Amino acid sequence: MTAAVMASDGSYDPVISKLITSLKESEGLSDEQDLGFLQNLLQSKELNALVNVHSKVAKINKDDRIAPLLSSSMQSLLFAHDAIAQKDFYPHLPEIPVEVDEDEETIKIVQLVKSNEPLGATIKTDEETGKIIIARIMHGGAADRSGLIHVGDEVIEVNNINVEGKTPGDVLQILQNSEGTITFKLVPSDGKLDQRESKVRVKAYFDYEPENDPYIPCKEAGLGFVRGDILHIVSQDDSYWWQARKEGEKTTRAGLIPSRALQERRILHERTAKEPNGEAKKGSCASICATPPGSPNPNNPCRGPKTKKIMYDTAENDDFDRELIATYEEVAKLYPRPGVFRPIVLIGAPGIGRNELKRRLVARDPEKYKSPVPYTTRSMRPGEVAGREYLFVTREKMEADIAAGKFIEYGEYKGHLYGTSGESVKSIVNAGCVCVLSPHYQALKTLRTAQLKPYIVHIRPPATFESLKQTRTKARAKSTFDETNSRGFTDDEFQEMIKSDERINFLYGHFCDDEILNGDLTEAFEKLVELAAKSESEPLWAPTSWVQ
Ligand SMILES: Nc1ncnc2c1ncn2[C@@H]1O[C@H](COP(=O)(O)OP(=O)(O)OP(=O)(O)O)[C@@H](O)[C@H]1O
Repeated sequence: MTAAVMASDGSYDPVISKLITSLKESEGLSDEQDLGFLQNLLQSKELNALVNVHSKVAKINKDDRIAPLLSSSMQSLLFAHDAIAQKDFYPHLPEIPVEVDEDEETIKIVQLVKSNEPLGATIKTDEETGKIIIARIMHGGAADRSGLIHVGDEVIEVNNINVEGKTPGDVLQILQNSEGTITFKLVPSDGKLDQRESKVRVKAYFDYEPENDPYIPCKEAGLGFVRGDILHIVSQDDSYWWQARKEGEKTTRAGLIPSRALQERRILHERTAKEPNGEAKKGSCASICATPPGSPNPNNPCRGPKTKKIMYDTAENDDFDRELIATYEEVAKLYPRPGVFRPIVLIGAPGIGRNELKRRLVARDPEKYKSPVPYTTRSMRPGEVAGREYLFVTREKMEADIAAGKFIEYGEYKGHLYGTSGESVKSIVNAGCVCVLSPHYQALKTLRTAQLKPYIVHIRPPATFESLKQTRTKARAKSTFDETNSRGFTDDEFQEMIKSDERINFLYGHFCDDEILNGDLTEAFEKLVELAAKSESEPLWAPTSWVQ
């Protein structure tokens, strides 16, 4: 189209006028609708405005008056853009000289500034090649955070000192003697091992002191802990040495701890060494019984018969327990469920005060805290009410139920069976109450299940023999070792309590969630109230299988 402009007075550009005229002349030749459409288009303001713009631009072009829009800076910018787009920004390197050995290994040089913080890596001599290699990188340590050193990297030089033929101890010496910056010359490992953190948490069942462990690869890299600590296992890559942090500790660097497999081996080794003829002692009892619960004393419905008269051998059962190898237990947080309370289980040495504390807790809020009524095969005595002191059953029925595993604890006393059924505990829990139990400590094996999820408290004697004797004497405590329950404890019985407590702690302490030193009775009870509230309201660590 040439310059056909609609004049400002509204007249059409001559070419458009011509087109409109020829359209009118062609009337009758075409479809009326098409003609109408074309006429409207040619006469429309929009088309005429466009024709107008086109004519003006064509005229300017003809006059050659359009100057280049790009300033020199704009041009530079566009050149830069093009260069980047074409990735034309690398330095131009000379061709590789022909004499370069293509087999030569890639070497990386890593510089780290020495500080008080350990490097967080261990080295070892590769058994096959004899070379010094990075054995492990501690999670969160300086080496790990640098992201430059990896497990399997070969160390060639440290601060320009060639380490070929040197021992890991020699290299450590070089590191210790160096000041300021430490420079490593390393041959990178082929594949970088996966260093992702695991989420596993374990409860430690033993104490560990790396400084006293002759086998730890690096004492400084070790993490000490005590039984009951919750450990976050960040790496189990090494089958002998795991990396862990203490749960809740701010420190970011992980430390080395013996793996479960290594610790189990050590325990077995220790036991074998202790046994005569070098053989580990076999467990001598397969079934686990417990003290008969229940009360022959109507004035104290919580009191059980005296442990002295129990018809089974406690020591044999303890041998069985000793065979269990306690290392770590995988744990997770167990959150409280509204209206469903964990049973509170008080264990401890006979006579230590479990029943006294249980009785006080139940008396404090009888609608909330309840103790299950025990079963017995003995006949009802005058003044007793079935279902209050005991649930009375025949021996046949009780034996059948014991065989069917329905009792969480049972025992025999003066020819009669006594026991607490799992069903009694469940019905208290299902009623929305807190079940409080004070069984014999060996009952823990049947009680500590995902189904019951007990919160276990170890009731322990005060720190000294004197304070144990003094508190009991002052309160005129009655000896539970005495059949008639009419005299105080003897010194031998106090000694027996302390010995028995140590044994329980050794065999079962790791199963306990908390402990109470039962010296001053008021303080011990206050602590129990506090722990009961904690078990009802706080998320607490429990075996992982209970949480799933
Ligand atoms: N802290 C304490 N101070 C003084 N006396 C206490 C204390 N704790 C418990 N007693 C008293 O010691 C005696 C034994 O306590 P309790 O019957 O509760 O022991 P137990 O652990 O249930 O033992 P068993 O299993 O042999 O029955 C009771 O007379 C009790 O009142």
